[in-house]
Order: sequence, then structure tokens, then C-alpha cells
Amino acid sequence: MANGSVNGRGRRMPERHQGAVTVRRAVIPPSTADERLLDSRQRGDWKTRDAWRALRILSEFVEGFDTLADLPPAVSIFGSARSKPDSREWQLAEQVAAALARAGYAVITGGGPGVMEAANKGCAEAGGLSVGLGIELPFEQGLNEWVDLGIDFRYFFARKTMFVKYAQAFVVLPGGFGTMDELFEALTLVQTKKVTRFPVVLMGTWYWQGLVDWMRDTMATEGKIAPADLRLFCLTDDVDDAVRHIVNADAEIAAEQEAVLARAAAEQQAAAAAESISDEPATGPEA
Ligand SMILES: CC(C)=CCNc1ncnc2c1ncn2[C@@H]1O[C@H](COP(=O)(O)O)[C@@H](O)[C@H]1O
Repeated sequence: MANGSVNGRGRRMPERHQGAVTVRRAVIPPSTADERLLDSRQRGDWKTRDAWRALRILSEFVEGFDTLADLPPAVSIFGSARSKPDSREWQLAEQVAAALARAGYAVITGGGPGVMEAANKGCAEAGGLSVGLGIELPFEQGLNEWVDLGIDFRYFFARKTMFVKYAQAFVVLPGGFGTMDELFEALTLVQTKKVTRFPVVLMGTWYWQGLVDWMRDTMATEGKIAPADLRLFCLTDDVDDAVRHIVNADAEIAAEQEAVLARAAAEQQAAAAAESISDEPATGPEA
């Protein structure tokens, strides 16, 4: 990720974060790690370079898992990097993040500007843990100032794993390609049962209603999704509604997990009791 930080003379200087590494001015390479990995024109040296890259990719997972393992329950919030503070989605992001923080959730965003910044701000100001998972980009940018725990990633796919692994739910506000990518990845994971019972809340009915109508009238009608798939997300502009949806889903999952544990414990107890009966010496008239 690139960032313009301010030097001693108050001037902005070009800066890029590449995972743990920060480079400035002439040392900034002309492309990003993702771009170099995905560029198939350099296939000739894949055996040596890609093998090394695999270790670097692994290290991003290790860094992410290590840093985020102790996170409290969290919600990932997505939305446009281009939204301005006076936009409806900025306001909504700030409010829902604050409400989630008050409900005890950490908030995870992409750490960038726009809706991400709004969500980090809402969370931080409400006293929640505000997390930003930044990404190395070819143009100047940095973690927004409201991120209190930040990790910079080189690779989009390693970063995306963290959004899912360390969140209990997704809230998706109006956005462009990046937001669509994150929304549909989440829906695909739930639809294919790679993650179970993962609430996805769409906020901003003025923006999403057209897409939801198209999903119902075209996608479902033409059999590309099941009608039940339309229930994998909820659409609301009401902050309390959104938080309630997430809290209720969480409570249901916790109750289900408790029931599974209780069943397993009861089965274990029954098996142990049966074993002790069969171990007892036989008594009776013939004994
Ligand atoms: C001004 C600008 C384009 C900055 C880009 N800076 C970014 N910084 C961090 N995450 C990003 C950025 N752009 C896209 N993303 C990712 O994609 C989503 C937003 O993409 P979009 O603006 O909807 O398509 C975010 O939720 C985020 O995870």
C-alpha cells in the first residue's frame, strides 16, 4: 500500500507499505506484489520466484493469524473507498460501526478511505477495537487515522481470508468493484457452506434494491441461484435492525454449539457408564 506521509518540512512524501516493509520516494517499485504475482508474462522464472513467493505468502497468513487470534468477536464492514463524509453511506457506516462497538464487537475494515474510514471512526469513537487490514496499492494511500490495530498486506487473497476468519458477520455498504467482490465472496462461501450461518447485512436500500430485484427477478427466475439463497442476506437501513440481526444470529450459533457440546458430553458419560457396568464382577447365586 502506498501512503503520503508528512516530512519535517510539512511536505507530503510518497511512501508505500509492502507488508512489514515501508519504502519511500525512489525506492518505491513501479508495480505491486499482487501485480507481479498475477502477471503471466514472466512465466519463465516461476519455478524460482514463485517458490520463494509461496513462503512470503505464507508469512502474510502467519502475521495475520498471529495478530488477530486474540480479537474479540468482530464484524467486517465493507464499502466504497471513494465515499465522502457528507454521503449517506458514510453516515450509515459511522453509525452502524458505533452501534456494533457498543454491542461489544470489534470492527474490521480494509483500512482505507471512504466507508472504511467512516466505519473505523465510528468504532474508535464509541470505544471499540478498530481494525484495518490495508493492501499495497500502486497509488498513494495509507491506513486511515482511525485504525488502532492495522496490518498491511501485499496480497488481496491473504487479506480476504482475514476478513472472513476473524469476523462473525459482514456489513456491506454501497461501493464499487471491491465491495462487490467482498459481498459476493461472502455469499458464495455461505451458499456453498464453506462458512455456516454467517450473517450478511446490506445497508443502503437506495443503492442495493436494484441489485436485489435483479437477483430475484433474473438470477433466481433463470435458476442461477435458488430462491432460498435470497435469504442469505438481509437488507436494511436501520442500524438497530442490522445489529439485532447479527447479535441474534450469534446467539443462535452459540446455543447450537452449546447443544452440540452438551450432546457430546452426555454421549461420553453414557459410554463411560456402560463400560463400568461391563467391568463389574458378576454377582448372583452362581458367583
Ligand atoms: C481512493 C481509492 C480508490 C483508494 C483505494 N484504497 C483502498 N484501500 C483499502 N482497501 C480498498 C481500497 N480500494 C478498495 N479496497 C477494498 O475494496 C473495497 C472498496 O472497493 P470499492 O471502492 O467499492 O471498489 C473495500 O471494502 C476494501 O476492502
